[in-house]
Amino acid sequence: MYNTLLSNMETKYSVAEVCRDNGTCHPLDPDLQKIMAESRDYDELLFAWKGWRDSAGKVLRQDYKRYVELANKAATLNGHSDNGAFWRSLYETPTFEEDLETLWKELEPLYQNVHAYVRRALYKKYGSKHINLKGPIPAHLLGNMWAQTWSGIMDLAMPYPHATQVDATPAMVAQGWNATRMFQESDRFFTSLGLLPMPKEFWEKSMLEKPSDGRQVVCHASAWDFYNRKDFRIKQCTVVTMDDLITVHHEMGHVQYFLQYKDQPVSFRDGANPGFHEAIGDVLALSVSTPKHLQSIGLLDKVETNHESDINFLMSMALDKIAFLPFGYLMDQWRWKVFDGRIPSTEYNKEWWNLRMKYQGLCPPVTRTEDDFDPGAKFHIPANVPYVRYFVSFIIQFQFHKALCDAAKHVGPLHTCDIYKSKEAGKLMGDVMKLGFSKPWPEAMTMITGQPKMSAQPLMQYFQPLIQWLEAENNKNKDIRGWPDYDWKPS
Ligand SMILES: C=C(C[SeH])C(=O)N1CCC[C@H]1C(=O)O
Ligand SMILES: [Zn+2]
Repeated sequence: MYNTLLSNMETKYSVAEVCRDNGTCHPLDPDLQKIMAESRDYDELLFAWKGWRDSAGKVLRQDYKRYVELANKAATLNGHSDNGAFWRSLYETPTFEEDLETLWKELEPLYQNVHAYVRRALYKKYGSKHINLKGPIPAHLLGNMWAQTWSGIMDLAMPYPHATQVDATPAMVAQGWNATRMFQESDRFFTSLGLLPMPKEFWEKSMLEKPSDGRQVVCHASAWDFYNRKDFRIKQCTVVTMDDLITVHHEMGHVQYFLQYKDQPVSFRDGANPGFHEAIGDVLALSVSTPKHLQSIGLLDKVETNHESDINFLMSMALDKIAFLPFGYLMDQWRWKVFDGRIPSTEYNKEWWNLRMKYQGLCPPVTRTEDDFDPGAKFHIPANVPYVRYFVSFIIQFQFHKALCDAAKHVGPLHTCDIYKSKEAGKLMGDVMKLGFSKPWPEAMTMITGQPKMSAQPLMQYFQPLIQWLEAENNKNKDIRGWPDYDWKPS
């Protein structure tokens, strides 16, 4: 019953598509994702945004309500008060929720500065009809179907258009990169650190591109450990973009972890905590994303080391890493409240948008009701994949990056560090990954960073030049931080 319900929800999500009046239908990958990232037409974006929620979210509401009941029943039979309590128990941290709130409070001012700056950029593009400089931002204008990362609108938010560009996509396309090349590039980076190469079974059995034979697949990227110490795979509908090159490293980080702990007993073949598993690939991607590294692999030609180029680069990183934080935090706040009954099914959508407003400063571009089920339009909800792991990952990956850059004897600002070829950095990572789930994660954290706690300090250090620039820029524009006109509605 439970598994049938889960597979039905994931299937409904994966076959959903949005059709135009002329009969053309668009799946999420690659069509709607491309529209959300590249279209600058308010109504075209609204077509994709609303269409996706009508076809993928709405239809899941009843299934989800039933799933919650079953998941809670299973959790209570296992001695937990509800499924959210079970999910949180994986972190083995009594103060977990307080620690997360403390981290968010530390980072909220930085997010509000990015939000204010991007709101000003969107105001310039879409005008006062669609953007209120004291209000929330309509959720379909941020370059992503869920407004969870905003690098899709970097062209609108570029601080210095005449300084170094940071998008490697044009070069990847011009040079004829394909999915395999992207994964080989990532494998090269891992082995340059002395970490393990992908085994031949990986290359033979992974699905690195969306099948063209009409097979309906779950396109959301995923990494698979078959727990036989031989078979490890990735399934990804890879497209040739910089964004997907980052996702390639993210997924390869999962497989590297699988390989490193494969000799542990099966119950220890997992990350030190779920956030660790999500962070490994992203740590390497922080080095790969540097203009210096992209130039070294031929994906950027002109690279200048000056203040304006630095700010351009840090803005592109902030549009992913800072923009993501409130989304990474709110996803399971909604689910924890659904599981413990604070959000009844009659308020699923109202409470979803209350959280989207509170944390992200977003509003829906069109009226939402309880006929809608917008949380269901995000993969991890129908797929039953917990999400606070990504919030944890986006914090600890900067702690790991700082520690590995120290091990690699990096000199200079943290955001310019590239650990490529550092065997010392690789050994530090490999030793922690070999532990798997065999030691409490604070011990693993101490092995890497010399102290046992999650900390926002390395992230703040990485973005320090941008924090100063944003303060000055928002003050110059007399832009307020936050969205006091929270009941404003876009026309
Ligand atoms: C790439 C994966 C598979 Se583990 C993913 O779901 N991520 C990676 C970052 C956040 C989250 C998302 O896409 O919502
Ligand atoms: Zn992942």
